[in-house]
Amino acid sequence: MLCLRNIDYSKDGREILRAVNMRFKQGMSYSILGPNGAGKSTLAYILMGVVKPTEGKVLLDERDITDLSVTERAKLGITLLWQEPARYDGITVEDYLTLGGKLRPDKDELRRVLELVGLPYEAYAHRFVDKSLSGGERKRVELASLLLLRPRYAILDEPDSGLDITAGELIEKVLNYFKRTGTTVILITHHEEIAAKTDFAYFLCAGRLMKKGFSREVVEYYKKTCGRCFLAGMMTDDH
Ligand SMILES: Nc1ncnc2c1ncn2[C@@H]1O[C@H](COP(=O)(O)OP(=O)(O)OP(=O)(O)O)[C@@H](O)[C@H]1O
Repeated sequence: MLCLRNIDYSKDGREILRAVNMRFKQGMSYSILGPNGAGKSTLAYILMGVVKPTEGKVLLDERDITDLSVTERAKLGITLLWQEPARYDGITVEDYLTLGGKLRPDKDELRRVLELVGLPYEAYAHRFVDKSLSGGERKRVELASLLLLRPRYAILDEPDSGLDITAGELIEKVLNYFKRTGTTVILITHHEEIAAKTDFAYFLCAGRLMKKGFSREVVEYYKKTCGRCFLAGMMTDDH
């Protein structure tokens, strides 16, 4: 189990997260839902080791991993789908997906995963992972890479950003795939319809945890309160 225990984070004297506790059980899917500026990406970076909390701990199976680097955490199976996908000049989609990881997928699996993310093998396997692919296509390649890796924890930071109207359907397929591989998904979003697709959700507002529980319940609460709560008002004044 991956846990955030009493996480505080401040930057330049400004409090960004306060006393955040979260638990992510193996094989379950979770959303971290909240408005712009709530601190969701900062939490993802703390889970991944990009940002170190000011106070509190990150625990993996009771082991304190707060001081471990991104690479060390990746070796433990914690991975992140970045909001902005990377580009690799001169590398084809097929090479990128088959040469990098520990697991070498066979051609059938590669075809299946490319199909799943909406990039048919014939049309995309030999394209280059450079700026000739659109932002949405690169994001789909990154998703395919994460699916083939089968990590223990997949943190998806706004996986629907830059994707078209098929994003909801794609996220559902990704969640089903990860359910089968036993991967825990932590999905960062401010869209309630995306959050509703995971098993559980945490609602974050102005750096504080406001509600946790089954996704549908948390989403209902979010729709009723977000933008009208005292904390959201505070945050707007801040910006
Ligand atoms: N390096 C930084 N220096 C100063 N403030 C920062 C820094 N990084 C984040 N913040 C602030 O922390 C708050 C939380 O940012 P964060 O990106 O985590 O929010 P978010 O919930 O992911 O927002 P969004 O949905 O807009 O992506 C914001 O008010 C942001 O301006």
